[in-house]
Amino acid sequence: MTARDVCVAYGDKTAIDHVSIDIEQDRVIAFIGPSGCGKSTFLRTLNRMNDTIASARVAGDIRLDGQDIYAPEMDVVQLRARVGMVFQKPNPFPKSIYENVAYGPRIHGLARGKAELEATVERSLTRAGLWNEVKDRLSDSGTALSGGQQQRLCIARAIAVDPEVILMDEPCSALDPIATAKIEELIHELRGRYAIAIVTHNMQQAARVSQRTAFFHLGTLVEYGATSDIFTNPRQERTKDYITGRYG
Ligand SMILES: Nc1ncnc2c1ncn2[C@@H]1O[C@H](COP(=O)(O)OP(=O)(O)OP(=O)(O)O)[C@@H](O)[C@H]1O
Repeated sequence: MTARDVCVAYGDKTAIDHVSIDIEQDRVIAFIGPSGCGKSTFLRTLNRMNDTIASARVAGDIRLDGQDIYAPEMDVVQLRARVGMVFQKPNPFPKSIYENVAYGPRIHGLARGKAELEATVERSLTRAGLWNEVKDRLSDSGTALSGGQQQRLCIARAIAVDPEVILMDEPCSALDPIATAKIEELIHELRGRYAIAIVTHNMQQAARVSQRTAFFHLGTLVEYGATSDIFTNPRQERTKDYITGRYG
């Protein structure tokens, strides 16, 4: 996925200013930067979640497999299946665990018949590291799971429609350290299959889970490169100040 010269404004206030970046296959990219620098805004441009905010205006060019995702003919429901999203607060549907995962493949016509749908649900829950914990209670409500399990359910729901990219907006900020470690492990396992972009405030987490890091400040992309370089040998003074905790 490629973004070129992306600008986002809320009314007359610029939130993202000419950002260009590649979201690469088989890699995790972490978006870091102080609060309000535009990380979430930029992440949301990648599957047009900003469409739901009336004052938001997006300019620039964002392509998925060469296709302009803001083109009038782009089907936004399809796009959000190809570019899935996991939010800060786990948000399972108030339905059964099974239905949470089966819903997407069913509405997108991705499973022919019950057996295929069941197989998709099992595969998605397995990939999300949740199958063993829920296989005997698939008809229980998704909202009855623990926070960490709910977040893995949301990841299973995103995976079920076979996305190319998964966007994660601070997916661990509502979780305890054990649930966080499980999500981080999961991100490692999913990396070979999907491109993953993750917004995080936690520098250690960015260093642990990502291979690429993008540092945002005041709506601009200050520096972008291999995570090991950004953390050990940043080229920009502002990046250095942020990662050494001088501000933010
Ligand atoms: N719906 C909105 N309407 C108006 N302004 C907004 C909206 N969402 C974000 N902003 C503004 O856009 C700027 C970037 O916000 P954004 O949430 O993208 O930053 P962030 O880096 O993700 O912050 P945080 O780390 O605190 O979540 C901020 O100045 C914010 O106040």
